[in-house]
Amino acid sequence: MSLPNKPAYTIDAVILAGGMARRMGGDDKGLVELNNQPMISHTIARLSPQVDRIMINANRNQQRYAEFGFEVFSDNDSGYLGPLAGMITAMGNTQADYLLVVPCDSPLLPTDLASRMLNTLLVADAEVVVASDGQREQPVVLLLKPSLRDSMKAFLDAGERKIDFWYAKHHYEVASFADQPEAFVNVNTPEQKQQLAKQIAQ
Ligand SMILES: Nc1nc2c(ncn2[C@@H]2O[C@H](COP(=O)(O)OP(=O)(O)OP(=O)(O)O)[C@@H](O)[C@H]2O)c(=O)[nH]1
Ligand SMILES: [Mg+2]
Repeated sequence: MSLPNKPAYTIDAVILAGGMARRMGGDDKGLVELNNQPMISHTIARLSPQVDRIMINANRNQQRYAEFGFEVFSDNDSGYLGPLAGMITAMGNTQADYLLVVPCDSPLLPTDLASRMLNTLLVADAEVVVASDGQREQPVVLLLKPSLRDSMKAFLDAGERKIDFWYAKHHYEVASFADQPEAFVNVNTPEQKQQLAKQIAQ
């Protein structure tokens, strides 16, 4: 009797949509429309074939976010402490082997993001993998072990906020996506949104 072809590891993803989006004039960035679709739905479309479960982390408009059909939760600490606050809450909300973290404002993420990040992690037996576009690390595009939650909590409790300082404390590896740097285009301002909308429409 052959066993079902189950993947060896489970991966949940969290889409961080919990920021204040000041450069977007305070509009809720995940819900801002890019080519007639909320920005987060582009990210969802990229991620859904890649992971076991998607979670949305939002500190405003939770009911609107729930309409996408995934679990929505806000930061445990609602003081807008930055992306780590969303990550730590997601780490406590997953039973998966690995957690993939992405921002809500990168609508063109790689279609092989999860598999390449996991491969990098397994080959190096790392605890954290950060994506790179070939030039720079993308500090909110991470694959990590949920068991690192205690370490992240200690870091936050010590008043630290910078993600790259946190993952530098662990065995981390960089997964290079130098072959598709445009996949990490990040929409922070109305001008960047307009520019990308034009590009997509071409
Ligand atoms: N959960 C959570 N996510 C955050 C927080 N601050 C930023 N993020 C998320 O982290 C990612 C990267 O942050 P930025 O692109 O700087 O977003 P932002 O802070 O909303 O935007 P600005 O105010 O313009 O800097 C985005 O997906 C944000 O939603 C926070 O306090 N809590
Ligand atoms: Mg951003």
